[in-house]
Amino acid sequence: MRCTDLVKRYGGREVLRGLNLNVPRGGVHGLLGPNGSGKTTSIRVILGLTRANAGHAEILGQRVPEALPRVISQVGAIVESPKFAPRMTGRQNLLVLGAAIGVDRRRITEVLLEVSLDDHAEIPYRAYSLGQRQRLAIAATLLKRPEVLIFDEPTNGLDPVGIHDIRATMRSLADSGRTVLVSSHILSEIEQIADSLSVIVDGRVVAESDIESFLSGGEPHVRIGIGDRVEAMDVLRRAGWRVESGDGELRVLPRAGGELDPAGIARTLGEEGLWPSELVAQRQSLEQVFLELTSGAADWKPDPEGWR
Ligand SMILES: Nc1ncnc2c1ncn2[C@@H]1O[C@H](COP(=O)(O)OP(=O)(O)OP(=O)(O)O)[C@@H](O)[C@H]1O
Repeated sequence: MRCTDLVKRYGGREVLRGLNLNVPRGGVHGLLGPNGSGKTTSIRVILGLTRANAGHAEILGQRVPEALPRVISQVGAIVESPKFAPRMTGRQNLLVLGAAIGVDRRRITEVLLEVSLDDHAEIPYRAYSLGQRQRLAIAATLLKRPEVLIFDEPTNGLDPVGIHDIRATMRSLADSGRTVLVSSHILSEIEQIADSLSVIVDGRVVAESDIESFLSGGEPHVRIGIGDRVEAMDVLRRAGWRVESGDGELRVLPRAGGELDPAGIARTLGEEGLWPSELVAQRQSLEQVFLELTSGAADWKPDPEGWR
């Protein structure tokens, strides 16, 4: 799935502000963002439930909403709580839904197994726990064998057992080769279930990577764009900095026990006649930034250019 430069306005308010999102095929991709950051709106645009004012979205290489009819059968989504008949059992509810889309009884048994509800298939829906209700909803989306699954905050309101079961279900769906996009405002949740993630803040994706890089790669550092990287690296290392090279830029980490000191880095380079085209201090890890944003501890506005 991909979103390119999505803009969505409600009234005069821009809720998506040039959002770019890339979800790799296969695995669980987390869409992580504070409440109100635009997660649900992005998902609704991807699913063709609402139209963007600008930009476009793609599912399985097809533009939506234009080509949605061609791909919709390969997409399963839970955006709002689905309606099931309370007196009917889980299996009966799925039979009704299955009949509407022409799937047979065997498929109902398969999806009940896939979400581990086979033991509870003959119990009325109204007796299901919240977690079981959520798993029945997932089973319903699986009936048509979708390749892509989209879940908007699927563990909201569940108890620890329910959360565990939903996570396990998402993992096994991804392990069977599907692509799962799951939104959450809780970092630890995404950390536990996702293989990769996009961080969305204020209607924009401000960071996108695999989980490990997100959690470990964000050590505070100074990013430098400079013509002669080899010589700059040499000069900085001789002056005691730890320097890494990659993606056409240098990353300078503080000296042992020291501060970031971007001014000192600029001076060291300048004294050797080396002038950076760009020098940006990233003082917090992405993880810290996200935690501060969500806890409301910081009145801090992200600079997307600074930490992508
Ligand atoms: N139909 C609508 N009309 C007006 N404003 C809307 C509408 N839908 C969403 N918004 C606003 O857009 C912003 C983004 O909402 P969205 O639901 O996409 O965020 P979210 O990241 O999913 O948040 P949450 O975790 O709280 O669900 C919010 O400020 C919300 O109030």
